[in-house]
Amino acid sequence: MRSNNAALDTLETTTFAVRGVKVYYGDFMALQEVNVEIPERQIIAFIGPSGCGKSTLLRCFNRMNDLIPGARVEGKINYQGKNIYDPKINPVKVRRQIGMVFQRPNPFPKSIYENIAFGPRANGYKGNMDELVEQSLRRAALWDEVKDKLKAKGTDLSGGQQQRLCIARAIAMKPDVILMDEPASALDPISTKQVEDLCLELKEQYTIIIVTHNMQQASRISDLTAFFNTETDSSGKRRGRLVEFSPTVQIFNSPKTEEAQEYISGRFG
Ligand SMILES: Nc1ncnc2c1ncn2[C@@H]1O[C@H](COP(=O)(O)OP(=O)(O)OP(=O)(O)O)[C@@H](O)[C@H]1O
Repeated sequence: MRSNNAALDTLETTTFAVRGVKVYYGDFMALQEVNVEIPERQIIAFIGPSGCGKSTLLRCFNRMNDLIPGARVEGKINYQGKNIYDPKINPVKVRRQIGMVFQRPNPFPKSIYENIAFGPRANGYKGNMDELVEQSLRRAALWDEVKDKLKAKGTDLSGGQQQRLCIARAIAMKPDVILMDEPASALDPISTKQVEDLCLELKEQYTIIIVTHNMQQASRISDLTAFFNTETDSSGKRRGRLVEFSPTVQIFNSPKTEEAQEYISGRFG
């Protein structure tokens, strides 16, 4: 995939090298073989019609599929020079380094402070916790709104604030990568813009992979876009496929594939 894209070939640093990854749920192959390189400190959007495997591939990057009964991942994903699917790798450690933010904000039913402090403390963090909490909330552009009520429950915040709290919680674990599965789909336009602005700021430091159904969002914030589609297998089941991975400007203006062209112009999906 990478070799047929000159723009990607010029990028020097890779966060993930995906090699021959296929994902099954039971005996159903949900995602056909994927080979792709995800560059460092960029925003990568995953787009495509429902059921094409966007979330399935996203979950491969921090081994979240391991938690789904019957899910099986074949192939390798190299991250920091190691295959995260090597049997010697502890998936819990992988999840600590590679944060995830979900579609519905899911703060813990604890104080705002504890939402941030809980993970690092459980992880043996020895630094100044107050500073870490403040720093993480500042990075997530939430500090000014919550600094006077850190003891209030995270679940009492607005939806948009809860989502930024979840991003702050992920940041507090000092990840390199943040995976986001439709992080703004449950939010109003103002909160959506705040999350988008936040992503743009965070990419200075993190690699961000975001699944989105919102094409404008993908074109507004991402550097590279992966377009997925479904195709019907011999038994009539629809399985997902990565069709095109290109710079976002290219995929939205002159995609290489007709499928991407049709999807982006709204002719299907
Ligand atoms: N836990 C699961 N068990 C069985 N099949 C699953 C599971 N999760 C996803 N699938 C199947 O895998 C395929 C890909 O699903 P996935 O959720 O990754 O697609 P998606 O592109 O993220 O879809 P959407 O945009 O609707 O969220 C679909 O056929 C789906 O039904």
